Amino acid sequence: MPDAPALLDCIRRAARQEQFLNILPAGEAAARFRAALDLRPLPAETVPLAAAPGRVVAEGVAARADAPPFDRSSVDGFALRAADTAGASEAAPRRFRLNAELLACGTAPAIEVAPGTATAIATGGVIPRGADAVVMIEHTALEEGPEGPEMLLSRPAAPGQFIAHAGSDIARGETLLRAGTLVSSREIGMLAAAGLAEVPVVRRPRVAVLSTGDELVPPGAPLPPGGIYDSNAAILCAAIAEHGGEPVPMGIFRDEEAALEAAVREALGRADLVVMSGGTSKGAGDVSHRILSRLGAPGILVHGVALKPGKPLCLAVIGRTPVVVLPGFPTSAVFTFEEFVVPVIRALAGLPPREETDVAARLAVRMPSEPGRTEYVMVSLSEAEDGLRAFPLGKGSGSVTAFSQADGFFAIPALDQGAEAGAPVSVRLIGAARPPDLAIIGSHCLGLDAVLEALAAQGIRGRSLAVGSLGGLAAAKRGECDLAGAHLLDPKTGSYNTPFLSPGLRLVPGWRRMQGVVFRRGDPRFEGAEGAGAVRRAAADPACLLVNRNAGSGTRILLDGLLGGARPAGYANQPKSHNAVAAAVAQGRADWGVAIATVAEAYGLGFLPLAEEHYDFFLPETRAGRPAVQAFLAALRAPEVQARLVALGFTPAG
Ligand SMILES: Nc1nc2c(c(=O)[nH]1)N[C@H]1C(S)=C(S)[C@@H](COP(=O)(O)OP(=O)(O)OC[C@H]3O[C@@H](n4cnc5c(N)ncnc54)[C@H](O)[C@@H]3O)O[C@H]1N2
Ligand code: MOO
Repeated sequence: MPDAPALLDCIRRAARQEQFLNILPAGEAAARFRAALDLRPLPAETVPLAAAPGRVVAEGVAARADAPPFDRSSVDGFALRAADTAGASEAAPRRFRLNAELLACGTAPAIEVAPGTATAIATGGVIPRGADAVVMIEHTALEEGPEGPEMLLSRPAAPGQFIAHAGSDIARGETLLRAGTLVSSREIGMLAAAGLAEVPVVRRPRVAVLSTGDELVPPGAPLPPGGIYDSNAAILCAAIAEHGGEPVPMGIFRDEEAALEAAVREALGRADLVVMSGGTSKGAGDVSHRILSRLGAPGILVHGVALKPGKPLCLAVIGRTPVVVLPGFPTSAVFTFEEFVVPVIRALAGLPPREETDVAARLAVRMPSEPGRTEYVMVSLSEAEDGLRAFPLGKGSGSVTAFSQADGFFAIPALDQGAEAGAPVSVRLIGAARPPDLAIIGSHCLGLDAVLEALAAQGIRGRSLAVGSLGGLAAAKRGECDLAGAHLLDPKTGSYNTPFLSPGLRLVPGWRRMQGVVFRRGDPRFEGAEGAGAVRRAAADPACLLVNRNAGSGTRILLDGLLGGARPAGYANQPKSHNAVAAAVAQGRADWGVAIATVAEAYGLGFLPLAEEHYDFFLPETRAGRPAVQAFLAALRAPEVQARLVALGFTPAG
């Protein structure tokens, strides 16, 4: 343990200092960065056809051969001279002497088709010299004539009939692909038909990815206390590939200057673009910033953008190589990557700017915003009677799911203090977003996944958006969702959900889940005790630390009832989920709390049952007839779904 002055010094050095003195509006930051870059596509490289899909054609590709390479028959029949067929009919067939060859595919003709003769030819066969038409075998008959086999034709033929001429599909020298074309299987077929085994494509920009942070652990490895899985590198590498780049994962680096500097130098030598994440806003830990400022001109161009998420973004150019330090928070990292880095990767890869789609929606709930930065709010879209509703995901920059699960985002201008409920917003879609077939809003329960999985197997895309039971009820009343999952306990009646029904809403019984006291196994204060008694004793013990729940949650109402006005140690610690309660107890930040049995089990905690909580669904009458809702109701009662719910520790209702 350091002494007090040393500790204070350490805190001061580790603290984030406000170092974004020249914080720039996002547009200006992007313009300054782009102006310092050479954004022309990288030079060409030649790749075999098999490696070409997804690549961008670097220069026009001309056909080396005609397709078809020769005049060829497009039917099975006989090659002949059209002039000889004039007047042929069923009643008066024309007679042809057959030449002594059969032109199968790949056979070079040896005999010229003279007037009054015909040569048998297969589909794809080479048209022989002298012939100018082909007749179908169906319109002919064969006979043995005095001088050999003969063919009788019952229909006249026009010149050129059933002949595909050389070069009619692809003409030698013709430009098949122009520079900038994105190669897909369709282009590959053309190139192969024209005799090309390889194609010149734009070299993929190599993008080095470095994660910095003492806490980071690669996915797959065990997580030590305080550890965080490095999700940024994974999402960034995948996004780089999606936008035509070649990710070069460099790994995780501790906030240690010498090692990180060596890694950045190596990255500069190997890559066309270097992307780092983390540690951009720390004081002492702000190693990346210090390293970049001494690696060469022009150096750091932007450090700090009036953007949320993304304030600490740092944009630099070393020599000719762009180097970007993204904020460590996953949503901030990927959002700034999409806005500032993706355009650069696409330009170097020769790809056109990404197509953007904006849709009009109304904001479902008020969204406060701190003025000073343009705030981008990740939203989930749901279809209401009169158009789309945008529900803020409300998870913040530190969340990894906010960006990954959002349908899109809208902006709150820097000078505004927020956006009102019902305000029209323009939502920029992320990926191939489309509203789900079934929108469930409210309190999320693990059991819901069992029902949604059964629907997914039927091709129905359901989505659950966690906004809490009351948020779900409000959305259901406004007709903005198909179902609202809730476990609302009415303290007066002691019953769940039914007292909250209002006209236009129906209650669909879901399942019950046992709530109880959670504690670390082996804790003698709880082991073997009865629930309500254990609560009374724990509440009276100042050394026994509680982790409470947020006001308004059913669990909180239950606990307050049991405490009867007592305020045990830890009462002010009020996280919003069963999982947070279980984690706090499992990791020793608290000694007890109230959570559901399934969660207690998942965290390996001891459990003393208290009461059953009802998890049901509010269904707006206006939505009841929708096929996806009907499918949900059926799935809820399906034996296999009920069995799955039981296996998860829930008791299906009804
Ligand atoms: N007192 C202040 N605190 C913070 C400020 C501020 O201005 N004053 N800015 C906040 C903002 S805004 C952001 S954004 C974050 C960004 O911080 P850093 O870029 O310095 O990132 P870290 O501190 O290294 O990490 C933040 C957070 O993200 C996690 N992280 C980091 N790298 C990864 C990764 N590769 N994969 C997954 N998660 C990662 C890290 O563990 C931290 O939890 O700072 C605010 N604070
Ligand atoms: O800029 Mo930070 O990304 O707001 O959270």
